[in-house]
Amino acid sequence: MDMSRATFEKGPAVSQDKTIKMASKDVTVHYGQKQALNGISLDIKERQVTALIGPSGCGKSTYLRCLNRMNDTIDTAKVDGKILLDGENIYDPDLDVVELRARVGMVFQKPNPFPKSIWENVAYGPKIHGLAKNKDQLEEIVHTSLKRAGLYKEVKDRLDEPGTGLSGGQQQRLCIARAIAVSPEVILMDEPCSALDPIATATVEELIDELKQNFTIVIVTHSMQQAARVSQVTAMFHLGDLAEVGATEKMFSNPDDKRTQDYITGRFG
Ligand SMILES: Nc1ncnc2c1ncn2[C@@H]1O[C@H](COP(=O)(O)OP(=O)(O)OP(=O)(O)O)[C@@H](O)[C@H]1O
Repeated sequence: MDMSRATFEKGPAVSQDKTIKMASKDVTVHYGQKQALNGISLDIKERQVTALIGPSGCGKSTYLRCLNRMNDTIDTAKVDGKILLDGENIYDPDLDVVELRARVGMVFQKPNPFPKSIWENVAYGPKIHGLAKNKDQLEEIVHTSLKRAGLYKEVKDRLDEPGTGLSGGQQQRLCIARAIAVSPEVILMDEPCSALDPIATATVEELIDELKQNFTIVIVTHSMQQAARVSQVTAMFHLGDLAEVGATEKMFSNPDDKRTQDYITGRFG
């Protein structure tokens, strides 16, 4: 295991010419007989936030789950096409899925800390992935991850208390700290603020904005205001198709596709 990943030594914060971190080519998903995605080709650029928007049931979460093979956990799901991470096919049968999910982490809609202490929640991933050589290094990863998730100050005196005892917004930042602790390259977020109040949402949105300096982020959101606030690129899904993808500013001011126009003006969704 590369220890530099454990100590967050990353390259330059934001590059001008963004390289493609993940590429999807003609990705199709079926649940049994039902087709949920119809050949999605989409490039995810590094170190920026890509928002996935579109009406309910259009396939946003299904697509997100393809990016770290979470659809493998759904018996009826069948994924075809190619998804590349740094040019490598993540559906290669030889690929270690546990390692993939450390590189492409996930934060869910409902904060889901383990029923363990705050410290254990963050230390668990680095421990199972062998990212720390000793106790001090593990301690360092836990503290750094909590700091980067903007939670450290609030919890530093009660790291041994249960993670489930925190407020909803704190729990979600704990889940983000837990995701960060294994030094992922990509973080997938499935409506991460939908269970949070407006103040906790604003805190998490600020955090997402900071995290993009070091991580590639893909976020599913129902809130167009949120997509506009946090993302640089927006992809609009509609009935299993990728209707349009482009710079967020353009997508919300002057979209090319009628489906995007109708969605952002509230005509459906
Ligand atoms: N586990 C599953 N089994 C069967 N069908 C599923 C499953 N998950 C999703 N689907 C179907 O696939 C389609 C896409 O669903 P998906 O949840 O990806 O859409 P979404 O855009 O994320 O929706 P929402 O915004 O409501 O969360 C829908 O028709 C949905 O009913």
